[in-house]
Amino acid sequence: MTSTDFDLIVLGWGKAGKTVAMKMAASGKQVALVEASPEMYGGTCINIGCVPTKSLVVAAERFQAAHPDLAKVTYEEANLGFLTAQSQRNQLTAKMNSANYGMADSKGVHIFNGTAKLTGPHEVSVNTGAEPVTLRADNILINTGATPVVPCIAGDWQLNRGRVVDSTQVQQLPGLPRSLVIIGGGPIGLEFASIFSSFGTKVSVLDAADKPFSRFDEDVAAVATEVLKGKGISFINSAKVAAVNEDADQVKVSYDLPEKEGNVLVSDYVLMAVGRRPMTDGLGLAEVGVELTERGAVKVDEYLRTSVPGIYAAGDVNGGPQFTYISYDDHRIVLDQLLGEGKKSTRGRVVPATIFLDPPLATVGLSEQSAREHHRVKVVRKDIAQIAAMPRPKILGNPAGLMKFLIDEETDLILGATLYCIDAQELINTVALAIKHQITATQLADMIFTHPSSTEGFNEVLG
Ligand SMILES: Cc1cc2nc3c(=O)[nH]c(=O)nc-3n(C[C@H](O)[C@H](O)[C@H](O)COP(=O)(O)OP(=O)(O)OC[C@H]3O[C@@H](n4cnc5c(N)ncnc54)[C@H](O)[C@@H]3O)c2cc1C
Ligand SMILES: NC(=O)c1ccc[n+]([C@@H]2O[C@H](COP(=O)([O-])OP(=O)(O)OC[C@H]3O[C@@H](n4cnc5c(N)ncnc54)[C@H](O)[C@@H]3O)[C@@H](O)[C@H]2O)c1
Repeated sequence: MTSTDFDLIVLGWGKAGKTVAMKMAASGKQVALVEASPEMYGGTCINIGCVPTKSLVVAAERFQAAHPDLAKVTYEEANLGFLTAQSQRNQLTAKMNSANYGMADSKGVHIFNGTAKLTGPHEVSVNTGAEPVTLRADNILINTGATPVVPCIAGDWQLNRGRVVDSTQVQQLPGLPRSLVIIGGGPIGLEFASIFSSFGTKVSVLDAADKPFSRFDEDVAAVATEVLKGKGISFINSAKVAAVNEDADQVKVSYDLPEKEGNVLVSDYVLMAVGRRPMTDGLGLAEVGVELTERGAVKVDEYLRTSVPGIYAAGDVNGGPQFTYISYDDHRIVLDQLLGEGKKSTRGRVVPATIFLDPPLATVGLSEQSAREHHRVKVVRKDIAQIAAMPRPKILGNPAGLMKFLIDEETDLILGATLYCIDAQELINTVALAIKHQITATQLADMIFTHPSSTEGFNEVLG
C-alpha cells in the first residue's frame, strides 16, 4: 500500500473542490484530488448537469424556432434533430471534461482515480480498483455532490435498467421518445419537459404538489403553466404514484388523484426527477465523527467546517442550495479558511435562481407571501408584451412572460423579483446585485441601460 502526505485532500471533483485544489496548488501547496469516475472530471455541472442540459435547451429552442408547426414535422425529422443535439452535447462535455483535467494537472494538482473513503480525521483511502492508496493531509474537503433520489414506488422497475431513467440517462436515450412521463416537476423535470416537448415528444409532468410551479407566486405560476401547456405539456398534480412497471416496449405509471384513484399513463420512457440527495454513501463519515444533518447532508457551520477539525464540506453535499454558483461561493469560504483570514461565511447570501425554460424563469429574494409577512409591499408587475421600452423580446420573437417586483413601500428597497422573459438568466443577476447592495427600485429605474436590451425593461417597470 502506498501512502502520501498532502496539505489538502479533496474528495470529489465538484466546482468548489476543483477551484480550491487549483488555487492551493498554484500557491505551492501539495493537493490531492480524488474523483470516482474519469467521466466526471470537472464534476456534475459540466458532465451531466448545467452545461449539457443547457446545450440541449438551446438546440431544442432552435429546432422549435425552425419548425413552428411541430404537427407537420415527421418523427424521423424530429429524431434526427434530437440525435444531432445529443451529439453536440456530447462533443461539448467531452471537450470540457478534458480541459478540466488539463487545467488541474497543469497546476500541479495530484489527481487520483477512485472512490474515496475517510479512514481517519487526516486520512483517506482511495479504492482504485487495484491496491488501495492511502493519502494523508492536515485538511480534507468533502465535495462529493448529490445523487438522484430513488423513490420508494412499487412495481417492476429499476432506475436506468431500461425505460425508467434519471437526469443523466435521459440525455443519452437511443432516440427521441414519442412520449415521456416525468415524475417530479422541479427544475430538472421542467427543463426536460421543455426540451423534449420542443422536439415534439408528448410530455406529461406528474407531481405530488397541488399545482405546477408550486414554489412560485401564484400569478407567476399561472402564466408559466399556460406557456408550457401551450407547448403541449400536460400537468398532473396532487398525484400519488402507486406503481411503475416497465417492459421492453413501454412503461406504465399508475397513480391516484384525490378525486379519482387508479389512473394509468403509458409512455416510451419515464424520467424520475424527484430531487437529489447529498452524496455521502460509503464515505466513512460516521466512523471518523463527521456528523450529518437530519436530511442526510454533511453538517457544517457558516464557515463550512464539519464537526471534525480540519474537515470541510462544500457544494451539494453540505445541504445548501443545489447550484453550481453556490458551490463556487463555498470555495471562497473554504479557501479563506485554508489560506486567508477565515472571515468569509455563508451569511448574507443573496441567491438568484433560473429555470431554463423558453423563456427562462428567474427569481431572487422573497416570495410575495413571505414579503407580506414582514413588510408593507408594493407590487409592480407588467407583461413583457406590454413593456414598450423593451423591444428585445419582440425582436427575438418571444415576448411571452412578465416582470414582477416586490418593493418595500417605506424604504423603496427591492425585496424580491421574478423575471419570466428572454434573458431573465442574466437580468436576475442585476436585481440580485441591487438587493445585495441596497440599490433602491428608483435608483435601478433611473439607470441608463443599452438599447435594445432586456435590462431596459427595468426603466419602465420600476419607473
Ligand atoms: C440535470 C441537472 C441540471 C442542473 N442544472 C443546473 C443549472 O442550470 N445551474 C446550476 O447552478 N445548477 C444546476 N444543477 C445543479 C448543479 O449541477 C450542482 O449543484 C453542482 O454541480 C454541484 O456541484 P458540487 O460542487 O456539489 O459537486 P459535483 O459537481 O456534483 O461533484 C461531485 C463529484 O464527486 C464525485 N464523487 C462522489 N463520491 C465520491 C467518492 N466517494 N470518491 C470520489 N469521488 C466521488 C462525483 O463523481 C462527482 O464528480 C443541475 C443538476 C442537474 C443534475
Ligand atoms: N436551472 C437550475 O438552476 C437547475 C436545473 C436543474 C436542477 N437544479 C438543481 O437540482 C436540484 C434537484 O432538482 P429536482 O428537480 O430533481 O428536485 P426538486 O426537489 O427541486 O423537485 C422535485 C419535485 O419532485 C416532486 N416529487 C417529489 N417526490 C415525488 C413523488 N414521489 N411523486 C411525484 N412528485 C414528487 C416534488 O414535489 C418537486 O416538485 C434542484 O434543487 C436544483 O437546485 C438546478
